[in-house]
Amino acid sequence: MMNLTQLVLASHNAGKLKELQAMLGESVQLRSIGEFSQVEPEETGLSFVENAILKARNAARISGLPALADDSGLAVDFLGGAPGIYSARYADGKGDAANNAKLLDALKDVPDAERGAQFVCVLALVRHADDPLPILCEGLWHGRILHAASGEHGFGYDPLFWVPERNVSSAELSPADKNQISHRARAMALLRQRLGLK
Ligand SMILES: O=P(O)(O)OP(=O)(O)OP(=O)(O)OC[C@H]1O[C@@H](n2cnc3c(O)ncnc32)[C@H](O)[C@@H]1O
Ligand SMILES: [Mg+2]
Repeated sequence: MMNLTQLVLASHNAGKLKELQAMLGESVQLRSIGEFSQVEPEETGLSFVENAILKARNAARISGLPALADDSGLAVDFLGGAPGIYSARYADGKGDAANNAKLLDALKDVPDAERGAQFVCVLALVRHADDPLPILCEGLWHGRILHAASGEHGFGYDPLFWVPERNVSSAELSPADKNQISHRARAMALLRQRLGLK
């Protein structure tokens, strides 16, 4: 179908690269778009799908290789689904710690029952920059926002995301455990099926 020994990951996020490479195993080597360019495309889409396709096309154009993009984020029920597609930019680009502090502040005094949230991941794979039929796979992970950060693993909002099925924060899960059950793991399981990878 396509030469998957040379797949470029359209992401500048080292946490995603690590997780996606671990999920893919040795069957496919992911090369970082950082090898080709440090310029990040503007994420102008209104949905995870649009942004994932936009990032994948951009990476394919720059690298000349098939490209995989991951657009993901955290949708908090009490905030009407925010920060959603704006998760990375929630605190105006000041980074993970500032994003987490802003989220805790926005949910100050909100009781547990109203702190539901889901991580969302959309993976988009294009064979080339103008591919008319991108492969799209989605994964959701339901949880709740904690009242304080906990755990050292993972990245982004992981220290604030309580995982009901394990009774820990997602930053307290080992990388291997997170990669079994996360939004990204679910999307990747679908992608592997679509690609016929075992
Ligand atoms: O766009 P690229 O270059 O891939 O990197 P990014 O970090 O900007 O990625 P997104 O635009 O998809 O934004 C995703 C946001 O959601 C957060 N996020 C996504 N998956 C996560 C996970 O598994 N654990 C914690 N936070 C996550 C992440 O920290 C970002 O703030
Ligand atoms: Mg981004």
